[in-house]
Amino acid sequence: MTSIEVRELSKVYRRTRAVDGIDFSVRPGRVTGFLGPNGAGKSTTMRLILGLDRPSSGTATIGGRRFRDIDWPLRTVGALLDAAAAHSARTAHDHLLALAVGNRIPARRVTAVLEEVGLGAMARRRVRTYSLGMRQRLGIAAALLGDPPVVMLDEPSNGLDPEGIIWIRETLRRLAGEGRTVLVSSHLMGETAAFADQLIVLGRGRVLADTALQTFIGDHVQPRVRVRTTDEARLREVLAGAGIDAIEESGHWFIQGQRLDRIGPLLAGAGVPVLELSDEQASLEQAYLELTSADSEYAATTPASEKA
Ligand SMILES: Nc1ncnc2c1ncn2[C@@H]1O[C@H](COP(=O)(O)OP(=O)(O)OP(=O)(O)O)[C@@H](O)[C@H]1O
Repeated sequence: MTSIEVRELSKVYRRTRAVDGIDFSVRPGRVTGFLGPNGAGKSTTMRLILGLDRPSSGTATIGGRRFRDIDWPLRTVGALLDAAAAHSARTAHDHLLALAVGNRIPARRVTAVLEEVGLGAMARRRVRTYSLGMRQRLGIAAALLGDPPVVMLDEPSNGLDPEGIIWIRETLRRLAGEGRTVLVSSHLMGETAAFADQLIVLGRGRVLADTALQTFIGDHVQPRVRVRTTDEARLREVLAGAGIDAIEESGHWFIQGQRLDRIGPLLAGAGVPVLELSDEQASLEQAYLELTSADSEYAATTPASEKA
């Protein structure tokens, strides 16, 4: 099993501490979402893992080895960093074939991955004529060319139409289902919630959270129960008797900080007529905003590089 291990990793550019002593592991068989505001250090971390930049200190390894020590890197880790940058005069087929030959990957993989990402019919067109969505698919084809156990994608849903976004979501789920280690950065909270099992959240070059998606949401957003009743006076009376506050919004009553397993039996026991009763599902976006606003380091306006 091939994990990504990041240990005490730092990267200091001349004026900026982009990555500030971070530790995390990315495990196989799940999709790990990599979140953080602009400038948090996500791309820098990915570049350090991929050996595109040297750490100032600490290590990043894939399957226990630094990227530069891996013999045939494309067969170990496939990455998509900036799909929009591909403006090749080559056809998609020739572009991938050159990568395959350089990494001793059989040429038949080129046709296989182009089919896999839905570019089979466009394989002989020049890459510079591709739309952003097609380039994104080509970038993913390149990442999968060596059938790698580890896949890292930086903002793969960026600029895609709804069909493309769904395709990315399904592809990520499939890759994790095949037992691969999948690390995906994104700004799109709704999207990340749709594909991620695990989350690593960076803020100002540090790890703010490293936890399962559902745990992350539960840790940062209070639960809330929603009730609709034909007898609001009775509802208020029963809740007040139990010391519970509720607020009304367009015909529904919302009970902050409570769950169904307490409110349901309470209302049933008191004979309150209930038309609707549900736990409200908190969103990843709410949880993320709670975390980042609670983090004074992040909320501060002084860049990390200028701290005393
Ligand atoms: N080559 C570089 N030289 C100098 N500073 C850099 C360099 N690359 C990144 N930085 C700085 O490091 C910090 C982290 O940037 P990084 O691109 O890793 O963040 P990010 O989380 O990927 O942001 P985004 O979501 O905007 O892509 C930023 O302050 C950025 O300006």
